[in-house]
Amino acid sequence: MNEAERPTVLEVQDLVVRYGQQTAVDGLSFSISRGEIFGLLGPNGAGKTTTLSVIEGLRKPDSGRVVIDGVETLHAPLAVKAKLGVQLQASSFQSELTIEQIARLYAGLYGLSLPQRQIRERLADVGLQQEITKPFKKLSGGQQQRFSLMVATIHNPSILLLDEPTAGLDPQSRRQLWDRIEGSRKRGGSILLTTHSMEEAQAVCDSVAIIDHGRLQAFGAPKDLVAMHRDDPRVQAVAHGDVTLEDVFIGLTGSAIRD
Ligand SMILES: Nc1ncnc2c1ncn2[C@@H]1O[C@H](COP(=O)(O)OP(=O)(O)OP(=O)(O)O)[C@@H](O)[C@H]1O
Repeated sequence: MNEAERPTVLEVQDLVVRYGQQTAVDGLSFSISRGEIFGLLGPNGAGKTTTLSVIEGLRKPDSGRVVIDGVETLHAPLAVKAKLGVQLQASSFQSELTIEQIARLYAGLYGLSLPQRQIRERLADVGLQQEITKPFKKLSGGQQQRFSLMVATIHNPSILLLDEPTAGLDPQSRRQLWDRIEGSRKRGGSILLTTHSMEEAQAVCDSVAIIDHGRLQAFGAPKDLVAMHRDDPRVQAVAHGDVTLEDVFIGLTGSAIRD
């Protein structure tokens, strides 16, 4: 199947979200195809987390809509939740339980009764076969991160949402995580992630949206964005040598530090 024929998994249409007087997301639209790794990029305060919280159904937008696998989130919130994989923070897990118990608990929450053999296979997939009798709190940071990724995908979601998945990981754990993400894409999974590393986005994302002040600044494959904006004087002013996605990002969103 070539890229043009891939079905759309997630569509964000004219999304507007306000906090009181402040407009955090201001008419944002983008779409993600099946099997695509998509990066939602933007400086601090650009509106990424707010957009994710609407996609997850945690916040109602002031206007606009989100459609996942053809289903509008506001119309069928439960059906949509089953299509989404969301990586939980370590603090969300019951840290006294063994990881096998936690995995079974989450499978149950999605209405799956996975036999012990399958749960063990899933844990082995993320290299945790030696740890199945350990309580969550005894895992290392990298192991906890792998476990939470496994739990997020236990119900084979249509799209996996990852908010800064590599923040705080050492280079080895980060590489491993990308290998797993690539593996998931090869099996047809779609991923929406946020990252502040433009190098990472350029290396792993099929397409990215650069947003600022809640508005779309650029959308497309990293190499196409570089080609499209390399002669922009704002990009030229910040580039050193070959233009990178980071140069495009800083050129389009400005050099001022955000809080
Ligand atoms: N609960 C809230 N109440 C009021 N304002 C908020 C709230 N959450 C976010 N904001 C504001 O909305 C804007 C967008 O914030 P958001 O957290 O979505 O940005 P972000 O791109 O995820 O930033 P970061 O990279 O720092 O996580 C910011 O100006 C922020 O201060």
